[in-house]
Amino acid sequence: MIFCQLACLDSISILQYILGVEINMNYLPLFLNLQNKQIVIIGGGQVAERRLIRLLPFKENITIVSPALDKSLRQLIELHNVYWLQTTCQQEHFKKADLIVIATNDPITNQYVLENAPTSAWINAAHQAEAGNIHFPITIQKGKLQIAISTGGASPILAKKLKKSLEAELPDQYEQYIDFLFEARQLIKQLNISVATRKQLLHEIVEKPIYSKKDQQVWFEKLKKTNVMHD
Ligand SMILES: C[C@@]1(CC(=O)O)c2cc3[nH]c(cc4nc(cc5[nH]c(cc(n2)[C@H]1CCC(=O)O)[C@@](C)(CC(=O)O)[C@@H]5CCC(=O)O)C(CC(=O)O)=C4CCC(=O)O)c(CCC(=O)O)c3CC(=O)O
Ligand SMILES: NC(=O)C1=CN([C@@H]2O[C@H](COP(=O)(O)OP(=O)(O)OC[C@H]3O[C@@H](n4cnc5c(N)ncnc54)[C@H](O)[C@@H]3O)[C@@H](O)[C@H]2O)C=CC1
Repeated sequence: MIFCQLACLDSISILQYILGVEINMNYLPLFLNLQNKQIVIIGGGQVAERRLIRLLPFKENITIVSPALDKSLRQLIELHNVYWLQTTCQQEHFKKADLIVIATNDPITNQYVLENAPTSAWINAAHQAEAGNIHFPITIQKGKLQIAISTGGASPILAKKLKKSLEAELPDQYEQYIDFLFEARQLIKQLNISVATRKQLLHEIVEKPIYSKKDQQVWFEKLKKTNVMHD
């Protein structure tokens, strides 16, 4: 009987039927500043630890709720002074949260949080991605450069593989080079030059990358000496 009903549906509808949740495949990639946002991580295992590592820049606003913590997570929270509520999760723990990470191994708790979370909260549901409204992408970071990869839950293993191959392609000096691009752009923006020259300079430093610190210094000197300021 079930197969008879499923045969008439497309693959997303079949998944919705099986999981019992509405699947919306529209996700917008964004880079968030979570300063002053309340973050609650529920659970104290490996997944909670992975999320905490990503959320550490906002550690002052994080509460971890879990009756127990894995050893490595315990060390991490001690090192960074992250607030830990040693208890099983109740609604009062997340009723004011802006971002909730559900990372327990208890299906009843996971469902309870989903049903009682504030409607305005962003939810990452580690047990069932579609039940939440944000996914954590895998990221590559080289200084100011951040690349986020997501397969939309299709295969975290593929995302990991892509990360490795992309990382291998980035030159070692990239972090330093991107700092150079940043400084060069700030300087170029201040120069009293035509829009066309500004554009040309900005393109030039990308098309002909200057990786060595010494050459970058020479480039800065040249830029200051040439009369472009009075273009
Ligand atoms: C949707 C997403 C949502 C989110 O959680 O934000 C999600 C969801 C789920 N993952 C599951 C399982 C696994 N996840 C990993 C690994 C990683 N998972 C990550 C991200 C994401 N995982 C988000 C989408 C990213 C994307 O699609 O590209 C990485 C990239 C980043 C990170 O987690 O930090 C991290 C890299 C590891 C690293 O860097 O070390 C492994 C492999 C491993 O551990 O090595 C397995 C086992 C193999 C397998 O099952 O495929 C399950 C089933 C859980 C269950 O069976 O109960 C769900 C739930 C579901 O699919 O509904
Ligand atoms: N998104 C992802 O990348 C992945 C997601 N998962 C899913 O994430 C969940 C967690 O995975 P792990 O961290 O490996 O599990 P784990 O078993 O290592 O940790 C579970 C934690 O939840 C805590 N917990 C249990 N009941 C609780 C309650 N009522 N309130 C608060 N905390 C409670 C436990 O104390 C424990 O610290 C699993 O359900 C699994 O399905 C698993 C692997 C990858």
